[in-house]
Amino acid sequence: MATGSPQTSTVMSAADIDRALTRIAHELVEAQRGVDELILLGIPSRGVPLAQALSERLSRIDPAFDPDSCLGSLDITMYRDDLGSRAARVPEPTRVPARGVDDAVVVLVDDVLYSGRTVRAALDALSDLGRPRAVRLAVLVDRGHRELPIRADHVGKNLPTSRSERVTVRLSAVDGVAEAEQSVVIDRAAAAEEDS
Ligand SMILES: O=P(O)(O)OC[C@H]1O[C@H](OP(=O)(O)OP(=O)(O)O)[C@H](O)[C@@H]1O
Ligand SMILES: O=c1cc[nH]c(=O)[nH]1
Repeated sequence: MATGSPQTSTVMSAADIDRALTRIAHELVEAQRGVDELILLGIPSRGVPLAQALSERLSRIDPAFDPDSCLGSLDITMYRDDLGSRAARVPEPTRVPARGVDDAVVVLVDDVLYSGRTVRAALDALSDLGRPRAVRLAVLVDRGHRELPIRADHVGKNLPTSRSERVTVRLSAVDGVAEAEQSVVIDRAAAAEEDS
């Protein structure tokens, strides 16, 4: 259900996000036929709490999944291809589980997939850490408009958008909203304002 002002609509509620994450956790277990060698790496900023939320669901589905040894984060700041044209940003921590990424099935987790350039940077950052057996991509929202040959394996919501729109994910851990107020919002005038 979409609600909000004429320019801004809520396209996922907290309950929608919750259901999508639960489905993705089940998809991961099914794709893997279990959780062996599975590692989740969240891409800051919002990929980190999303990876945490997925890890909690995975450990409930299969207690062999231990978030303490299978959950981490992967900062991509220094691997971006637009470092010179974006506002400077302080890198966030990269936390790799003690076992490392070699031979693991690494699931990169992010909130929005758009051009694909963040994921391209994440693949470069990951290759500096080791050689996973496989890499998968889980995102809460795929809004289209890829500029690189990258696709997600697990998607919470496919959201057709125009380039002039902006998709914003609001999570309690990053945005300070209550858990019940977590949401995905589309702003139809965002890019027009940024361009003016
Ligand atoms: O596919 P792309 O075109 O790379 O866009 C997707 C990325 O854009 C946002 O990150 P942003 O760089 O805005 O920083 P944030 O994680 O702090 O929101 C979002 O969190 C994704 O990581
Ligand atoms: O709409 C967009 C595009 C890139 N990244 C986002 O978080 N939202």
